[in-house]
Amino acid sequence: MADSLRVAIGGLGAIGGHLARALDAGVEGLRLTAVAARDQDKARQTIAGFRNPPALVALADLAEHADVVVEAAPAAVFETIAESAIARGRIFVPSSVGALLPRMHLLDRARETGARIIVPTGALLGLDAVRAAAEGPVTSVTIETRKPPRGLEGAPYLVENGIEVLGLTAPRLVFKGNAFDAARGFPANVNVAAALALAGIGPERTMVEIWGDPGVTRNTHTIRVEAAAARLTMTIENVPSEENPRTGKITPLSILACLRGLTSTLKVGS
Ligand SMILES: NC(=O)C1=CN([C@@H]2O[C@H](COP(=O)(O)OP(=O)(O)OC[C@H]3O[C@@H](n4cnc5c(N)ncnc54)[C@H](OP(=O)(O)O)[C@@H]3O)[C@@H](O)[C@H]2O)C=CC1
Ligand SMILES: O=C([O-])CC(=O)C(=O)O
Repeated sequence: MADSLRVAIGGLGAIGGHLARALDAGVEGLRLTAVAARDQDKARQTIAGFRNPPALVALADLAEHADVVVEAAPAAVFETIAESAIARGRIFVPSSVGALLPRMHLLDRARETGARIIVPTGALLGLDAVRAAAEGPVTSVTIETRKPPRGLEGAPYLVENGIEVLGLTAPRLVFKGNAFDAARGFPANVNVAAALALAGIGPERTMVEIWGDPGVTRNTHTIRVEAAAARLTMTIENVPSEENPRTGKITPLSILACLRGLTSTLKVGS
């Protein structure tokens, strides 16, 4: 275990909580060394049952304790976690990928410090194929997101535009625009669109549709890519997590798979 990668997690909710438990249960080459959360008592209770309880620290101090810092907190505190991880030259793994789009200066800072920013596939699929296609000419990239109305409730764009989704009886297109504006208007909902944009042709050219759909029980994302080398159409239907219906259960699993890829001898997928 001595030369395993030390992992710190900011946030112990649907993503961070699951990931912390999985790491504590034992993952070769990785060990959980620190966590941060808002409710200290709740966090203490959570980690008290761990085999190897990590340190409970402030968000800005996570990077002192780890080689890899996973951000799994609301977008509002993204910067605190990201800046300290990057300043210390760590591997930074963001969940709130939408919050990275307006902060691309962090990449310049990472180049200075030697930090790496590794965006996990998260609640999406197929970013390996999108990245491959984007090595050649790409005509268009779109993503259509359908969520049960309660998974969209409270999004800033809906509030600002007086759009009520909870009473919907039929699917309604609540947003159409580029990934940059989608991430700003739906910071807790379209991290997948931000990740797609970064994998492919950027947030201005990646087009997003968001539907409130009372007919779906899963957070459903369909990607369409038209490229010189290939045409891609892919759909993922995510089971919402109990802790946070906006977040698909696959998300912490994707981050765990991403972390394993940092140390594993065999790595599958680009
Ligand atoms: N990339 C992707 O594909 C996906 C990304 N996401 C994004 O990932 C992020 C996390 O999602 P999720 O786990 O569902 O969120 P949750 O709301 O379930 O958990 C958030 C966690 O952050 C903690 N937190 C909140 N404020 C602070 C603070 N000021 N200081 C320290 N900790 C804080 C909370 O602490 P406490 O428990 O004490 O309140 C909680 O543990 C979100 O931004 C979400 O949009 C979600 C799904 C997919
Ligand atoms: O589908 C999910 O699980 C979450 C989601 O849309 C996102 O965060 O982008």
